Amino acid sequence: MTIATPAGMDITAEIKPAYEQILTPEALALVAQLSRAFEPRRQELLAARAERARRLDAGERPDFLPGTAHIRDGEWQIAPIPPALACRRVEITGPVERKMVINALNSGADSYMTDFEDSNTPNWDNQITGQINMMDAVRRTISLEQNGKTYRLNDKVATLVVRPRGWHLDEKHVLVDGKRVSGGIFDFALFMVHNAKELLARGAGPYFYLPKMESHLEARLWNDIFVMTQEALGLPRGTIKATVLIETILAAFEMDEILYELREHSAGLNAGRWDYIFSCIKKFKLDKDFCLADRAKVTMTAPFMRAYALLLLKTCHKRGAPAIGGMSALIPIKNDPERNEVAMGGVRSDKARDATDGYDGGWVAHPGLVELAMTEFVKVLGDQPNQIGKQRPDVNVSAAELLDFKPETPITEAGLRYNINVGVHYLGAWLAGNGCVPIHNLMEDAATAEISRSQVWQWIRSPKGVLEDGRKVDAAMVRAMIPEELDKVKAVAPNGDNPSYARAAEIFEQMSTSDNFAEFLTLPLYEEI
Ligand SMILES: CC(=O)SCCNC(=O)CCNC(=O)[C@H](O)C(C)(C)COP(=O)(O)OP(=O)(O)OC[C@H]1O[C@@H](n2cnc3c(N)ncnc32)[C@H](O)[C@@H]1OP(=O)(O)O
Ligand SMILES: O=CC(=O)O
Ligand SMILES: [Mg+2]
Repeated sequence: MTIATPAGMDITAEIKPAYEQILTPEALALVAQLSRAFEPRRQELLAARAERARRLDAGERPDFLPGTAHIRDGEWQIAPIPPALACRRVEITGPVERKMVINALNSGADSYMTDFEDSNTPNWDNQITGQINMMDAVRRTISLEQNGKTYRLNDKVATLVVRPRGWHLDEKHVLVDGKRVSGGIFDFALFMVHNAKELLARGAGPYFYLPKMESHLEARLWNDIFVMTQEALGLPRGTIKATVLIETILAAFEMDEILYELREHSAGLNAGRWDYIFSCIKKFKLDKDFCLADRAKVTMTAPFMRAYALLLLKTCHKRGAPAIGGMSALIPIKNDPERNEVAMGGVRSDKARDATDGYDGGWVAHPGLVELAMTEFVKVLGDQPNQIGKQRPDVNVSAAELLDFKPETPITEAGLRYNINVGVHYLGAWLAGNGCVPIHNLMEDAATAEISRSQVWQWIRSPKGVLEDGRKVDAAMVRAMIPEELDKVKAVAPNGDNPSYARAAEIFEQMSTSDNFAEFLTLPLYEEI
């Protein structure tokens, strides 16, 4: 079907009848307004990222910014947190798929981050049906009949928080004045028009998670978008609240500045550990001295990860802002109680460490983890909704500590094969429309898969990319392993005969052996869907 679009806007994808409720004149007008106002700045900021990357490739090292020392040294706090966001001990996350939205809202978690980003393939149908799911969830009319089961919302549900796409992603099906719009602006604007007032009437508000930013100027762009949107919709300034994921190494040097830019709209920071590790690899991929060990060895207790986690916590609480912990990739293991108990122990200790450090809450990947994560936070918080009052003057993190990238060993054949296997499996699932999958009993999404594919790229090129048996990782070795790992993937993936896995193997080979490092794996993949 066709719909009326604002002057200068074209939609190139199929508009199914149900999509009309989302692609309304008011919603599309806001997309067009925000795109015209802010697309040039998004492009400038992306160009600034590329320029910074060139300098890092040439050997520059990041440091805290001299020009913003007054912000780091100043005494200021973010605006008060609304009651609906005061208690976030456990936040469940997941793609915007209808059944999962209902299950997550009912999971017993305090809040729920619904995800248009890392755990979602951003094909047109997922984006628009995701928005339909949001509209129905906010109005509490969402329901589903599947496999003989009826899904509907409980009386008490988690507070909804939405993660739009990052600045790097376009929405290629919507053009304004002939140019693709930003995926993030598209997701945000549609959600705001359809749900902001409804959420406020129900005692919450429009709450967001902002992914993958690299600087406070990128946060300023979001803040300006919030201000314009609130004006356009007649909402008081400061209505929107957003938690920023600190998930790039460069943002770790600008945490105060990011909170400051968003201070009217801030709901704190989150330690997005998986993209953070990926960002470290990406930004220092050409540094001959930098090479991380097998992915499984790079944990939250690695020195650079510990420094980042503690700095985030200290920074947030100093500014009256919530500090939310990231996600352990461990998920429940079915039909193997012993291994399941080990996995649950891993989640427990992850949450216990965050709670004891002073974090106000943390993410879980699966409803089966809510209760045990809650237990760990309640052990520390008691009946307090958060521990924002807990200051950490004992924490003093230097630039050198943020850049202390260890462990470097071991790098093993098993670790290399694991990365190839996960990369091919995840890319194949993503191309088939599923952006979050269990692989080897771990949650895998775009961020975790990025670590796998960027390690393979780097191990081929780094002089330190040597297996513990002495063999240098090279392109021929990786090329030989890819078909072997593809066979294994096809044997275990539920839709293993889908041609997307063979295509994924081709793309994985191209990405890991080509001299060019793809900025994000989702960029070439997006052109295929
Ligand atoms: C790095 C980052 O960005 S982290 C944030 C992004 N990642 C995520 O959000 C992870 C989301 N998690 C998931 O997608 C899934 O849990 C997976 C893919 C990891 C595992 O999926 P599965 O193996 O299919 O889970 P499993 O079979 O155990 O699911 C059991 C039930 O729980 C539901 N479920 C599982 N995870 C979730 C979730 N995160 N939210 C809501 N419901 C969920 C399933 O829908 C299923 O429901 P049903 O019994 O009504 O059919
Ligand atoms: O988005 C979260 C992450 O760890 O990446
Ligand atoms: Mg991420």
